[in-house]
Amino acid sequence: MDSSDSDSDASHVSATPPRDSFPPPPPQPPPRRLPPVSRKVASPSKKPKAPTQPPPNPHSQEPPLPSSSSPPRSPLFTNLPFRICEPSNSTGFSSSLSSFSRLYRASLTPSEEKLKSESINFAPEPDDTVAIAPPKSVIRRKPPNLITDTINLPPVKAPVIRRNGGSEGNFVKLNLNGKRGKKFPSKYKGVSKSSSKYAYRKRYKKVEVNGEGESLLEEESDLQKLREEEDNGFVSSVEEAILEVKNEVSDESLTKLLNLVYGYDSFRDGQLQAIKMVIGGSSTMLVLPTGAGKSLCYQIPAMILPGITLVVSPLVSLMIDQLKHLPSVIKGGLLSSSQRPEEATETLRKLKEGIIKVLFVSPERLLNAEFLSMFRMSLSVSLVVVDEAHCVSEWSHNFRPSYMRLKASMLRSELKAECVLAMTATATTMTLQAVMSALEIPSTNLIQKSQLRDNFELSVSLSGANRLKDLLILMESPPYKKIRSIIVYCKFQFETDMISKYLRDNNIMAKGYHSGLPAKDRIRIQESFCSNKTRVVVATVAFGMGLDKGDVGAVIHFSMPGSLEEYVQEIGRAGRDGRLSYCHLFYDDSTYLKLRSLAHSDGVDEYAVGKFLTHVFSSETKQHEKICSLVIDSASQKFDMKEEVMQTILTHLELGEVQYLRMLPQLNVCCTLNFHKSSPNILAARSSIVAAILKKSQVKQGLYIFDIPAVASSIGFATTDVLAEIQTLKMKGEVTYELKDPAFCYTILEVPRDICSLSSHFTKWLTEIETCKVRKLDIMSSAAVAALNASNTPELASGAKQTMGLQSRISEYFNGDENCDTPSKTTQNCAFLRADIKVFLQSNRQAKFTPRAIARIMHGVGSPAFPNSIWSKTHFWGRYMSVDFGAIMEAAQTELLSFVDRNAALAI
Ligand SMILES: Nc1ncnc2c1ncn2[C@@H]1O[C@H](COP(=O)(O)OP(=O)(O)OP(=O)(O)O)[C@@H](O)[C@H]1O
Repeated sequence: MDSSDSDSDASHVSATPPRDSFPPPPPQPPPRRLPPVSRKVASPSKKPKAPTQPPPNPHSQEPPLPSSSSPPRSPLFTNLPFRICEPSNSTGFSSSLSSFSRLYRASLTPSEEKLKSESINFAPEPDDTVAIAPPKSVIRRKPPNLITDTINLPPVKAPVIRRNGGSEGNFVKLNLNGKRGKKFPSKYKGVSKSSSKYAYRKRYKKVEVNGEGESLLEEESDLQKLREEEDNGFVSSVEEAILEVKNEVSDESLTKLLNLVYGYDSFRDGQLQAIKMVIGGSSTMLVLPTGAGKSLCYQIPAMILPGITLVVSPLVSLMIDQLKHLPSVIKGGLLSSSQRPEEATETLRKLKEGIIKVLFVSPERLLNAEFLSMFRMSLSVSLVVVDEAHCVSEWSHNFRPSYMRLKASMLRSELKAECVLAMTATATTMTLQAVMSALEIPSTNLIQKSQLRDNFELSVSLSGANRLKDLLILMESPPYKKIRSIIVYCKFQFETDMISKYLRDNNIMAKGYHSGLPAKDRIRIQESFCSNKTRVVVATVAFGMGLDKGDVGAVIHFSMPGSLEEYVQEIGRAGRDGRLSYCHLFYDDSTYLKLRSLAHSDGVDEYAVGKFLTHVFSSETKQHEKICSLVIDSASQKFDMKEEVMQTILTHLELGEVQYLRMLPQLNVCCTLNFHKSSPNILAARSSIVAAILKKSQVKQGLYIFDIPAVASSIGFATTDVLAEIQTLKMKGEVTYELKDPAFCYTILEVPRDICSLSSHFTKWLTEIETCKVRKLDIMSSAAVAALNASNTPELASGAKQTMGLQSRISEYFNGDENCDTPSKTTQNCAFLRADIKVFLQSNRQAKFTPRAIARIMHGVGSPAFPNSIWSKTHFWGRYMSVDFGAIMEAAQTELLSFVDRNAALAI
């Protein structure tokens, strides 16, 4: 097992999507049996009823095991504290919502039936389930902020700035040309009045673009519709409604605007209050359930407020989605660090011309010096919206180091933004406090509604080796059998392919989705799901954020989520049309243990943090204003620290109480240059940058190899200047070049006086984050187990009991104390542990282990210095997943010390 195998929503401590598109298969099962874990909850009788003839399972659940025959490669040598220096002659390893429409438990009326079949295209309800009245008829709108099919989603790899134009970018074409490109206010002039609803419907007609189910608006016809719409006076009506709100911010004026622009008759719980506060300039924390309509709470203020509304979003795909869903009267744009320079330039131009009213921006971009200077000089920001605001807090399930940059003081000083709207669906009290404190939102300005909608039927069943079969049985039983749109969530990328194939083999139209798929495929799958061509999407957490498909009738968790936050987010994709939806979770101990082990993959030791900090502030890099770089791969191996952990520490060094350094954009620092036309010396005479390159290069076989930050620092230039120069030379045919070694770049502002206490501070902080992650998993597990146990009691129907049980656990968790003691299913010791560690050390004498490295191997978790590609071959790999990680570290420490002592004694 490797953490990279578990998919990511591009967040948590890792801001980076997993590297491996197709991760290695799961680890080889240990030959020795794990001590049995007690299953208080085991109740096979509670599993969904099996059909009379269960379909065959032609596929093994586990992919092929890694070969154990090949001799293990020598592990990486690092400067870790416990060095086993005796030369080895071993062969390696020892052996091988309350405002939502209430649910009406009644049959549909004939007119509702008609509406159902003609207008909204609901999924057919099974006869044997409760028929629910659909919510008020709302015409499904299509996005006016056109994003063409040339969109490239961000590359899967962590963004590294590539200036040579060769990289994949997010090319988002905005529908802001010609007539639509006029400034926001002037657009409404001189248009006659008429029925807005008519225009509204026409505006959103869909056009089939190609035969592959990609249904996008066509520029031409869209323009035509806009003209029609203007003829019909839609725009002038909106303009009037906006003026009315500006004159008097009342419930009536706002509802009128809502009705005109969105076609809704009333606001949902919390919306009106939030909109009024924001229009009044009060920073607000808004906690509404998934699908409750948070976006509207910044869109309406954006129409009213004079300046730009900046929306900070954690994922480019989320930004694209939100941009697509903006009403046509709000002109939107997008800036992200993975865009191509010309795309960013175009957006910036539109911003300067006042065309863009709502700008979606990544946190990295928001604090880019160029971006900030533009705002300082010519643009005014009325509102900063922090979407998925829980990412600001390290105590959330989705901490993003880059969100640490979002501090109220910074937003005020750099953007002159006085009003902040922070929005989330999933925040515990502790997370909320951290977010509100960072963004300086007064505690009186918290709008918090229930974290869970009330249209879910929640259930849990115990599963095990036959989970695939259990899934099939569930999907073939009512009500799932007749539900048209279903999402199945699993934890690992390889599972999405395996499960979707299994379902297809059993005649269920299913597709796999994970962040390792090419962007085009991901778009196609999402489109196919949204247009009901695909019934089931089997996905990792990468699918769903921002997905607003109203009629998803069920969400099934094939693997348990890592936290209640994740669970609430994922089930939140279901029932967004307000109808009853079904959410089932398959619980099994082995997934719980696997996830618990993975929760330790970001942990660090004080020793390693100290070494890392010493390196960051090492004597060669101490010089002020010098551009320093840290090549990610090699540093990661050297300190046995994941990239995301290093980034978290560096970001903290920049944004903590003392600003020790300034982070610069990441880039590939090693350049190999090949001169083709003029001689290098002639070019050097013309350009100081080329002269510096020649001075700082190593010449090998006619190629000039140099470090970009070193060249830039030597002449006081920015790294971007050096890149621009070599790019110009390339365009003139003078040179070709290759860049490699992605690196963190920074300049040192102050060297810490006491690295030891700083390391101890960071280690404590990171350990708390690690513990918090483990606790969140334990809480999720105990909520699922409690629901299972509840279903064993006879009084209420088990479905209702489970729903109520989970609902109350969720509410307690989000509103109470998440630090309470939660039982863990791990044990503190195991009879063979110490003996096995001893054998493991003896058979791997050449390696330098730390107690943490040993505990990771025993838990089957790879790390940069001990990758699973090598270490999964030992039969100790993952053998002690059921033993507490900390307990293994302690045992490993004792064994390492006695091993070192023994060897020292032998050497005398
Ligand atoms: N007042 C309203 N009446 C009816 N529908 C509404 C109302 N407000 C919003 N909606 C609709 O609810 C759906 C969900 O809205 P939105 O995407 O903003 O939810 P969200 O709170 O951001 O959810 P998530 O956190 O899951 O992204 C959208 O289709 C939106 O148009």
